[in-house]
Amino acid sequence: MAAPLHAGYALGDSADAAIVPARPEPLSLKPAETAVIVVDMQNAYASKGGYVDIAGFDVSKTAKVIGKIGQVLDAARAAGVAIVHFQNGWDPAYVEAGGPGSPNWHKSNALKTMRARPELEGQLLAKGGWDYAIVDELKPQPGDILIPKTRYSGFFNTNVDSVLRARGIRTLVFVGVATNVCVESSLRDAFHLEYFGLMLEDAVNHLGPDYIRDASLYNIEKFFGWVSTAADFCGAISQHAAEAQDDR
Ligand SMILES: NC(=O)N/C=C\C(=O)O
Repeated sequence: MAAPLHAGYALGDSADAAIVPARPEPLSLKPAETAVIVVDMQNAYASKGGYVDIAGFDVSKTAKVIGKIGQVLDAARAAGVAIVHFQNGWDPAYVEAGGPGSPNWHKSNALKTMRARPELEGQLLAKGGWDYAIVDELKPQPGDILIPKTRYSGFFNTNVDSVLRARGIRTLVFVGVATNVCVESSLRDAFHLEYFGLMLEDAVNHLGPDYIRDASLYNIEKFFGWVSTAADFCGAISQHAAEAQDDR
C-alpha cells in the first residue's frame, strides 16, 4: 500500500488520524476535523416518482446507495465526525431558480420538465413539497447541519464554507447524488477552497450513462481528491475510534 497522504498535517502529527484506504493513495484524516457531506438525498433524486425519475433518468440503484449512506452516517456519528446535508431546490414560485437571464433556467432539467409539463409546476424541487424533502431513511438527526442550496455546487451562495471553517474541518467525505453533477461540482469547489475531498464511490449515484460515472471518478482521483468505498471509510474510522477508546 502506498504511504498515506496526511490531510493538512505534518507526518509527525498523524498519531490521532484514521488512515482510509483510497485511490490514488490512502488518506489520513482526523475525525474531529472531518465532515461527511450528504449531497441532495431528496425524493427528487432518489425516489421513484421524483424529479429525475420523471425527467427520464435511472433511479433503480438509489435504494442501494441509501443503504450505504446510512452505514456511513452510523459510523460517522459513532466516531464524532460532523454530518452536513445539502438540500437542493427553490421557493415554490421559483424566483431562486432564476428566469431566462440565468443559465440555470435553460439547463435545469427540473425547470425544463415543468415547462414541458405545466401540470408539474410547483412540485419539482419546490421547498415544502415531497420532491424537495430528504428521503425518510436519511432524515437529518439532531446535531446534523442542513444547508439549503439553489445551484449544483453546495459552496455557491451558501454559508457552508464558514460553517466548516468555524469547526476547524479540513477533510470532506462526499456521498449522495449525483456523482457527476452536484457531488462533483461541490467537491471541485471544496478543492479550490483548500479542503481535502474524498468521494465514496459506492455511496453515490450518477445521472446519465455509466461512462460519465467513470469520467467523474477519474477526474476526482487524478485532479481533485481521493476515492474510497463506504466499507473502507467506515472500517477506518471505527477502528480508529476503538483504538482511541483502548488508549483511555
Ligand atoms: N443533485 C444533483 O446532482 N442534481 C443534478 C441535476 C439537477 O439538479 O437538475
